[in-house]
Amino acid sequence: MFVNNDVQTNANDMLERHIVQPNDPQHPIVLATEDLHVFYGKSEALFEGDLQFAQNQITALIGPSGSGKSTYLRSLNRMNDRIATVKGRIMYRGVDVNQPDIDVYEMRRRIGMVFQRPNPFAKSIYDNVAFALRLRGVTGKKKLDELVEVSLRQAALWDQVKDDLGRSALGLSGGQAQRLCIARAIALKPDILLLDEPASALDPVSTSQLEDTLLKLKEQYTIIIVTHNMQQAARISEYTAFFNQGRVLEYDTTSHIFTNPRVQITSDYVSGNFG
Ligand SMILES: Nc1ncnc2c1ncn2[C@@H]1O[C@H](COP(=O)(O)OP(=O)(O)OP(=O)(O)O)[C@@H](O)[C@H]1O
Repeated sequence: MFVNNDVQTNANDMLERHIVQPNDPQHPIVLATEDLHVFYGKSEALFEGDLQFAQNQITALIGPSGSGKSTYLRSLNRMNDRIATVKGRIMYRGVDVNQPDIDVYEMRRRIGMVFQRPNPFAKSIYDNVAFALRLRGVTGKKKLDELVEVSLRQAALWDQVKDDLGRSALGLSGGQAQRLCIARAIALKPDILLLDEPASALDPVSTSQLEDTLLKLKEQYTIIIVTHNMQQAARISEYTAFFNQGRVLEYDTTSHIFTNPRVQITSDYVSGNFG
């Protein structure tokens, strides 16, 4: 169910925008940005990008290179803190996490991130997942074993690695390493998973496995994914936001964005005629 609550035309430059925020009681909003502006030095890389994210759904962020997708995504759990100035509110379950007194470490446990390139630690598969758990005080071997197994199972990697958890994670294939990074993120039991082009370094088979994994994970997590792959966005997401030049020009259900986009630039982009 959706409410068309914000169809507008920007008076400054007449760029058409069409923003339809999710409004489904079965999937309440868990995260939303309000009046978000991101600056690198004096350069404003993101404005007019306010989105709401529905629980246990996948939202895809698409748009041409340099349009602000990663800037937006990284702001959501304050990964931009050191390199950018982020103004505005980032409301996570009613709390503005873009406040100075927020425990960023704890916030990132709840809003976890998986990066574009798989970045396993130079440790065993087991220790990659157990590392952050130990840091958070989980020490008992039985408990650690259990959490490592559950995380690897959820990331659809358990069956491939269970017989040799002690081997180096650096020997995994790209797709396996990316699923290990997902296992590492979900070991901390986050609420929201942010993924920045997680399949860009993967072959088609690994990409397809990763997509299957994400579709299962959304039963437990809210997922926000940056992707350049239009088919991927269409296959796995319920909502899609189209970014262009630092602003979201269109946000709607994925089916609307791909079958009936309202904004011409979105239409051109998803049909491959632009960007
Ligand atoms: N660390 C940085 N310092 C300065 N400018 C940056 C930095 N990171 C990004 N930018 C600029 O901010 C704008 C948005 O970049 P961003 O990486 O968010 O776009 P994107 O849509 O994710 O692009 P891509 O699809 O290529 O990853 C671009 O103009 C980019 O050059």
